[in-house]
Amino acid sequence: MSSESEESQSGVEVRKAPSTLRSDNPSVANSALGNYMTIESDENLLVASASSEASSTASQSNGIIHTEHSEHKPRLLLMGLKRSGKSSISNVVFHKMAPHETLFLEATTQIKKDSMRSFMDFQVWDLPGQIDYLDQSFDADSIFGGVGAMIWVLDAQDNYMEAIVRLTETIVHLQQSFPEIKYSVFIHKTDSLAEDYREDIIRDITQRVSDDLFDAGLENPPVSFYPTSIYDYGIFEAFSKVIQSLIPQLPVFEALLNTITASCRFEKVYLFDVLSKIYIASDTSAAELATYGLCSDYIDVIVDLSEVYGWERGRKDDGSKRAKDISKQSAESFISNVKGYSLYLREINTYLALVGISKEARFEPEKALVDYNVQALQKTLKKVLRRG
Ligand SMILES: Nc1nc2c(ncn2[C@@H]2O[C@H](COP(=O)(O)OP(=O)(O)OP(=O)(O)O)[C@@H](O)[C@H]2O)c(=O)[nH]1
Repeated sequence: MSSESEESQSGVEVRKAPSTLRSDNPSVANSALGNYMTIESDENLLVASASSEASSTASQSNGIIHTEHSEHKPRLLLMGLKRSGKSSISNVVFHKMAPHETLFLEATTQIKKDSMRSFMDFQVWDLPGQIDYLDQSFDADSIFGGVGAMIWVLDAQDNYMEAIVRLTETIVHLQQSFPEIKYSVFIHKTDSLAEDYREDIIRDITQRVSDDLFDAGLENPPVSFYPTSIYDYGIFEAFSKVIQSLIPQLPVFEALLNTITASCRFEKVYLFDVLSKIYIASDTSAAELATYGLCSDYIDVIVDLSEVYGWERGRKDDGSKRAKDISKQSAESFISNVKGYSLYLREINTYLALVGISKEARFEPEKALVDYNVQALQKTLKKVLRRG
């Protein structure tokens, strides 16, 4: 979570037409280049073998080498059978990889740990599909201890029976020792399912998993299901929901966004993590994927423009280039009549932006009122984030 001083230095600024977004914060600068998820260390990976020699050092356990840095961040696991799409999801969502490039990804052989520096620091671990993590010789604590959410990626275009068996075994096993973990099942690769059968397959998988868990004695397991594909916005929507499940202040954010939706006559309001395009909260009205897509594209355009126009270059004393913050005001942008929608964006802090969308054309005088309300909201959100 960014501190107050970071916020005031961020200098991220967007002004309306043409919108620009500026930053003198190096992390934001890198981020805008699609570089804000860091693979913590290639050496700090699990040597994916139960017979690993790695247990010999104090800081290692079954091959996982813990860094101080990694210990304290909420962790999110990506699990599932091999080739189900885990690495593709991680690369598309956090590294801005184009979906078709995932065709060339090699099989993961070690746990890949990605650290996300954003409104909330957390880690995403991509676990190789070929390993049985329930094997007694694994030190489960080192993998599952401290995990906030586990995402099971299930390839819906494959024969999914084995995946369902492995998934339910895993949940039943982990529930005993790690009851705090929340589970999400990504019913993945839905793009390659025939339109006529898509809903049936999604329903079938959901039903089978729920039945199997019930039969195993778990009546209300904390499991959510999301149809996903890296070829549409579904994967961002699903990831947003998973991240939201880790945010304790979510109900407060939702209540605030409900208020702003009503007072500014928005159809929908999102609080976006600017660089991943994950939204950490929205108002509680029903969401449409198309609306999300429009808001997400809007952010992309703003970030791209900022890269081209948003920086006034200065020189440090040592002669190296630095970005110079021109205004300490919050970023804002407003656009009317895009596919029949009006869009409004305001930077909340270094990482977050509020985007509101309404179905009618909005005009300049009305914007003043929206500005006033959103600025009041921004102050409150900053307070909530600071306390978080
Ligand atoms: N059609 C389609 N293909 C996908 C999707 N997501 C991933 N794939 C493809 O699935 C294949 C396997 O993806 P990976 O991300 O390597 O799978 P993985 O689960 O990381 O595999 P392991 O490393 O073996 O555990 C690749 O060819 C991807 O292009 C999707 O949403 N739709």
